[in-house]
Amino acid sequence: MKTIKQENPLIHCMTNMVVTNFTANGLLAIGASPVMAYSKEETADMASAADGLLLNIGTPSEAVIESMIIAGRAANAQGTPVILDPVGAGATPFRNHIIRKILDEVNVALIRGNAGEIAAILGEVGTVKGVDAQIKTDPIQLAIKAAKQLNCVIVVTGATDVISDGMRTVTVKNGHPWLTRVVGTGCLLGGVICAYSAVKSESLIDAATEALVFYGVAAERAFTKTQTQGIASFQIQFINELSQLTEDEAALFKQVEEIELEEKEK
Ligand SMILES: Nc1ncnc2c1ncn2[C@@H]1O[C@H](COP(=O)(O)OP(=O)(O)O)[C@@H](O)[C@H]1O
Ligand SMILES: Cc1ncsc1CCOP(=O)(O)O
Ligand SMILES: [Mg+2]
Repeated sequence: MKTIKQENPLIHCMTNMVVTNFTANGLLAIGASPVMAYSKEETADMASAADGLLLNIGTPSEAVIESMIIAGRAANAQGTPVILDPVGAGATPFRNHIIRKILDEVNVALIRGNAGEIAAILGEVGTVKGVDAQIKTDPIQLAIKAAKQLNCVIVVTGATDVISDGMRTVTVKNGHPWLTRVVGTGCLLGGVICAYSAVKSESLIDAATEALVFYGVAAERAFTKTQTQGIASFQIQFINELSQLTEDEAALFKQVEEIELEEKEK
């Protein structure tokens, strides 16, 4: 967080039309510099200038996906981390096709999704309704399996968040259920993880873990201050907390665990 505030990383967000403003404000709040750019005429240039690239397929079209692949390749050429949020994976065949295409053509460093979306990428059916998870599976086993199969860092979010690269696995229990009652909190989280990855690219697991702790503690504080008012106030207060919470304060409340697996499970 301190480094984000010092370095002010430029985060090229190719995200969905539901969450664009919320994502830009959330990234500004933590000290990053968001930019949204979608036209294929400019996405390679913007991604080349950026410190992180977020590909979020929430409201997809053929044209935007083509632009995302152009941006992704440009980011890869610079060694810039590419984060994929596979919103609604499994909800329609088109989304499954898009995700496959992105993963085939772009070197994605980290995928962040809810359990249903990550399970859908692995080929499970009936795990997603619209953009919401419909399964109660063990997120630890899911994250490990996905990381091994997809060969990148996986973040499965939910009541317990799991981060895995297939070898090392960490859980984060910070957060609040009200995050699920405000649209775009998963999508903004993808952007926040992208900002952390931009300044800590040597360990994406550590970058994502720190991002999830900070995000979760900000939500806990926002709930404490707005629980008598309701979720609209929570949404606003959450942005306030993202801008005011310090790394040291967040660390006091962190609920992080390294998962030790039996040798045979590795
Ligand atoms: N039951 C819960 N309790 C606490 N935090 C949660 C809960 N469910 C989700 N979160 C948090 O909400 C954020 C968005 O995650 P999630 O709802 O899984 O994403 P999406 O909006 O893409 O479905 C994450 O920070 C996650 O930790
Ligand atoms: C409702 C909706 N429909 C298409 S994208 C989108 C936003 C999903 O955002 P999140 O998964 O972060 O709640
Ligand atoms: Mg989502």
